[in-house]
Amino acid sequence: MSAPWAEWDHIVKLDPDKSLVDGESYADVCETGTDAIEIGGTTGMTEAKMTEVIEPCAAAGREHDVPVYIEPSHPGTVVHTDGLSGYLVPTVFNAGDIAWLTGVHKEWARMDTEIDWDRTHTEAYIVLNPDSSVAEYTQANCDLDADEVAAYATIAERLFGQEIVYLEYSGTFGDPEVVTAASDALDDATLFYGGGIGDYDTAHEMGGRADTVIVGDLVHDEGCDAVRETVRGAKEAGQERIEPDR
Ligand SMILES: CC(C)=CCC/C(C)=C/CC/C(C)=C/CC/C(C)=C/COP(=O)(O)OP(=O)(O)O
Ligand SMILES: O=P(O)(O)OC[C@@H](O)CO
Ligand SMILES: [Mg+2]
Repeated sequence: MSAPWAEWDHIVKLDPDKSLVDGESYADVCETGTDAIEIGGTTGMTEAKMTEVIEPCAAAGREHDVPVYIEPSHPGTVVHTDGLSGYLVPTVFNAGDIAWLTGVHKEWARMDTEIDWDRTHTEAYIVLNPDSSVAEYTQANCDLDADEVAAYATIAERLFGQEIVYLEYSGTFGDPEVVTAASDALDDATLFYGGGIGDYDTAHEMGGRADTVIVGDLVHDEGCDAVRETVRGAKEAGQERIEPDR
C-alpha cells in the first residue's frame, strides 16, 4: 500500500500562532478540497496553542474525512490526542546547527514516552528562504544553486531513505527551476513545495513541478475562498502531469 501523502496534491498548513479569518471554521478549511491539514509553525509555538487547535481541527477532519497531522517545530509542541492521523516531523538537511537534523529528535525520544512510531514520519526539509523564521531558527544555508538542491534531494532519498522531501520557501514564492531540479532528482520520494502560494496560477505553476503544494499564510490572511482556488490549481496541474496530452 502506498503512503497516504503519495495521493496528496495539496495541504493546508495551519499555524496555531495565527487565527482563521473571521467567521471561518476548521470545517470550512476541510471543505476547500485540500487533501490534508498540517498543524505547525516556527515562532510563538506552545503546547497550549497547539492543544487549542488540534482538538477541534482533528474533530472537523474526522467529520470531513481530511487527515490531520501535527508538524512539530520542537518537542514541546507534540500533543497526543485521538483522531490525529499522525506526526510529520521535520529534519533540516541544510541546517547550520545539526541539532535540527537529529539533536532535537534525540531529546524528544528521551522525554516523550508516548511516541506512536507507527504514525510518525519524517520530512526532509531543504530550507530556501533566508528571510524566513525557519531559516533563522535553524541557521540554514540557503545559498544553494539548483544542482545542490537536487543533490540534497538525492541524498535524502537514496542515502537517508526519506519518503518526503520538502522544499521550504516559507513566505516567498520559490524558483520554479529549483523545484523542477529537485523533482527530477527523485524517484519514489514525494516532493512537497511550500512558500508564497497565493492563487490558482502560483499553485498551478508549482503543482506542475512538485507532487504536493503546501499553503500556509493564505488561509490566515485571505481565507478559504482563496485557498479553494489554490486547491483547483494544484489538482489541475496534478492531472496534467498524469495525462500530459489531454
Ligand atoms: C523532534 C521534534 C518533535 C521537532 C523538531 C522538528 C524540527 C527539526 C524543526 C525545525 C524546522 C521547523 C521549525 C519546522 C516547523 C515547520 C515550519 C517550517 C513552519 C513555517 O515556519 P515559518 O513560516 O518560517 O514561521 P512563522 O510562520 O511561524 O513565522
Ligand atoms: O506560508 P507560506 O508562504 O504559504 O508557506 C507554506 C509553508 O511551506 C510554510 O511552512
Ligand atoms: Mg509562516
